[in-house]
Amino acid sequence: MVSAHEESAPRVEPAVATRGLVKTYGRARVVDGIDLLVPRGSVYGFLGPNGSGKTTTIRMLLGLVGSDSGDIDILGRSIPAHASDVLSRVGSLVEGPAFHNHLTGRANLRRLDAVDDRADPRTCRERVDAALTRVGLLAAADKRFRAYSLGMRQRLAIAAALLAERDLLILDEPTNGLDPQGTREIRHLISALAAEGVTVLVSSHLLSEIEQVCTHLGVMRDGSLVAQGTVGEIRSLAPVQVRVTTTDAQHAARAAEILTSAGLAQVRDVDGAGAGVIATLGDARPEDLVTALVGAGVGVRGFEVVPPRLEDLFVSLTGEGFDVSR
Ligand SMILES: Nc1ncnc2c1ncn2[C@@H]1O[C@H](COP(=O)(O)OP(=O)(O)OP(=O)(O)O)[C@@H](O)[C@H]1O
Repeated sequence: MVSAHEESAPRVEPAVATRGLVKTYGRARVVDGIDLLVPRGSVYGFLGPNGSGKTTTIRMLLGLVGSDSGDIDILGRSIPAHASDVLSRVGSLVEGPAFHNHLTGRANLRRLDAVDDRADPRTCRERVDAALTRVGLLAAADKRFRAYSLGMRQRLAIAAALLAERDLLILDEPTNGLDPQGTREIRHLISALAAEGVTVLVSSHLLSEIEQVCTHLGVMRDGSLVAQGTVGEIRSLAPVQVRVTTTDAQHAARAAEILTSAGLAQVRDVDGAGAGVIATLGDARPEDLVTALVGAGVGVRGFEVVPPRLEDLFVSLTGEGFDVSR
């Protein structure tokens, strides 16, 4: 695993820590020995393509499904042994609560609050209104659920997770199926909760949807955690590239040969247009490459060192098919 945590691990006990966590279904190891580390106060983006094992991991964290082996600590207590104490401080959105279409948002939350034996019925109204306020739904609280947009439905589900005081919120793909506006609403909500001190673990198969709000990232591929660290640490793992724009396709082909012989990896056409090449810089020095290109008579129109992009790293970590942006 590419890990940047070891050197900078916070001294406070993490919100979530797993060691060697494994889950198999039949012969498939859908979670294959992962060491998750979600620091307190972080917004941890749990990323990976569909089917990479995110939901299964989250279900194990919440005690909804047992692991085959490995340890889980949530807020410093081991799961499932201490599930009943510790999970009351954890709000989650996994399958989403069953809301009734004909009831208002407020009435739906009151129903859910009423079935929580830890909740004092005398303070139900305050709790429900506080949760609606936190997710920005107070003004729409008396609309029926059926009239809510998808984004409002997701926010109501998060409000349900916030009816009790929470130290940790675990959200499984909260932006799935939302339009850009709904996605923005969820991002703002996550930022606001983080500002209040709630640790948030949020999964997504789309880097672009959660990258802006995350302080930390963990990347899953085929059941393994292939990278984990702060966003800055992960970004520093991304490859620096060079882009050479040439006068025509023939010169681009010559540029590709020169970059390849200089030891650059992933040399390829720029957008398939044939008038330039892009490659991973690696240990090569840009000034040497410029000298080599010009010395070989390549018609160079532009030479650019492209800063590391998280998207490129995710493509290389997770392989084809990881939809990193839209
Ligand atoms: N109850 C189950 N029985 C058998 N296989 C399962 C079960 N639950 C999940 N799987 C398989 O485990 C693998 C990981 O699924 P999981 O839902 O954890 O991935 P994911 O990263 O959350 O993807 P998605 O975003 O699509 O839910 C998939 O191949 C899935 O088919």
